[in-house]
This record gives sequence, C-alpha cells and structure tokens, in this order.
Amino acid sequence: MMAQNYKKMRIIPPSELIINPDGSVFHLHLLPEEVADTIILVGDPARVDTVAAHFSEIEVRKSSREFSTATGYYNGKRLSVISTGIGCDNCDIVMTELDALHNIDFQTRTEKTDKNQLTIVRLGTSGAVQDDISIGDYVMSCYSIGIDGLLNFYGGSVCESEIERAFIEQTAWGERLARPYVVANDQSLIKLFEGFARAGVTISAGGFYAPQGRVVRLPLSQSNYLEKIEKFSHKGLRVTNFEMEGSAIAGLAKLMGHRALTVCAIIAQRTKGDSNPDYSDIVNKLIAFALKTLTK
Ligand SMILES: O=P(O)(O)O[C@H]1O[C@H](CO)[C@@H](O)[C@H]1O
Ligand SMILES: O=c1cc[nH]c(=O)[nH]1
Repeated sequence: MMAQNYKKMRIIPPSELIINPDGSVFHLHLLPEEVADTIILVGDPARVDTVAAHFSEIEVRKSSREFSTATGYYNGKRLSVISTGIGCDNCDIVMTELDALHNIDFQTRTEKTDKNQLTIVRLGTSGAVQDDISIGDYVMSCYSIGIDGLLNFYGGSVCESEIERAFIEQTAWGERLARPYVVANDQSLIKLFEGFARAGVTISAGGFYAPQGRVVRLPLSQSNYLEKIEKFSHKGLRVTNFEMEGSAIAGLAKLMGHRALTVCAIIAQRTKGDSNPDYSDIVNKLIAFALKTLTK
C-alpha cells in the first residue's frame, strides 16, 4: 500500500524524464498530443514517408536524430508512424518516451492514474534461419527472443522462463553473452496478421553481424552458432528469423501494459546464403496490409 501511494505521488525528476524547453519529450521531440494510440514502428527513417504516403491527412511531421514521426489519418483512424533506427537500445528510448507521452502528466511530472493502452506494430526487415522460409515471405513474431540484454535491466516478470531455459540449454549459450529473454507478442494483434504472415519465433540481436552469426572477416566466439539456433526446438517452437528490435518492443510493451507485435519481410535467407537488397515491393505490401488491418 505504502509502495503504491509512493508510486502515485512520485514526482519524476528532470534528470530521469528530460522534457525540452518547448514541452516535447527529449529524443522524440514530440508533444503529448502529437502521438496517436495506434503506432507503427519502423527501423528506417525513410520508411516513415512510405507509410505516411498512404495517409489521407498528415497532422504532425517531426524529425530528431533517427527518430522521425508522422501522425495522420488512414481510413478515418488516427495513426502515428515512428522510426526507431536500428537496435533494442533505441527501442528503450522510443518505448519509454511513447509511454511517457501518454501516461505521464508533463506538467506535474507524475504518473497518470488512468493509463492509455497503446497498440504498437513494428514493420521491419529480417533474415530467415530455416530452409522453408524464403525471401519475400512475411514472419510475425509470436515470441521474441532478446539476445541484446536490454530487458534484463528492468524489474517485473513478463518473460517465458521455460522457453528461455530450453533455448539456453540447447544452444549451450555462451557465458560471456547476455542472457536471452523470451517475450510473447500480443495475441490479439497476431490474429490480425494470420493468413498474411507466417507465425514465428524471432531472435532480436544486438548486432547485424556476429550476433546474427555472420562472418565477414572476424571469427565468431561461439562454435556452430547458427546451426544450434536453427536446430533449437521446444514444444513445436523453432527459431524462424533474426532482426534487431522486436524483443525490446514486446518486452517493454508488456511491462507497461501495451499491445505489441513485430511483423517482418524476409530479405535474407541465411541457410541458403541469399539476400535481396531491393526489397521495397515486399515492404510496401506489408505496409499496405498492416494499415488496412489496423484500421478495420
Ligand atoms: O528494416 P528494419 O526495420 O530497420 O529492421 C531490420 O533491418 C535493420 C538491419 O539491417 C535492423 O533494424 C533490423 O531489425
Ligand atoms: O538478416 C537480416 C536482415 C535484415 N535485418 C536483420 O536484422 N537481419
């Protein structure tokens, strides 16, 4: 009870939540009224324009560092599209600041009593790690496995410990690597993409190269890293793909009480050694489907 009262009364110091002189949140440079409840996250800032090109009206357009935002209307529904840049560390910023914009009173610097639940869908690109998943396929992350370490710094327990243990054991996970955390994505959002995207288990890595088992010039510290990931199997689950943001988005959303899902277009096939760097068509189809299904 004491702890609850303290939480309600707590004034968040300016060092913990930085608000710019114009009243906007530190990194996103957005005012509380400038973000919708339904948010599409993309990695690439240029993809914000691709999504916003579908909007019938654009209300807000802002850009700061890698965080670019457009808020507007599609099918009569207010939506925001925001770029995260690359990596779970950036998503720590985006998710915390989005939640603050909705659930912290910027005048009093206190947590609001009535919380707003956000719907957050990440539309990204990804590399497949199973033979039967091809370039051009779409994979939605039913579970995200974070090997970046971010969620381990937060209190609260939203992780799937049984899957974590199985993954660590079967892959003989290296002691010097961050402990993997596993988070389920939102079931109601998964339903919206059924029939369009394949259900998968996605690893969010803290790098594009060695953390995804890529060797360019430097050797990997872990032996047979990709093979062990490809072979992992637990109660019908297997790892389908790699990307770099979904676990932080799913984990922080769950801790904060929001709904989140990552859906990716496959642009690299790791078991066959192929890639398609010219992927705008498949990403455009993903964007078109997501906009329709989120505004039905
Ligand atoms: O296409 P985006 O959304 O950026 O997603 C993927 O592409 C980037 C790496 O090339 C990482 O951000 C990864 O998650
Ligand atoms: O293989 C890939 C392709 C896109 N994005 C990733 O993070 N990995």
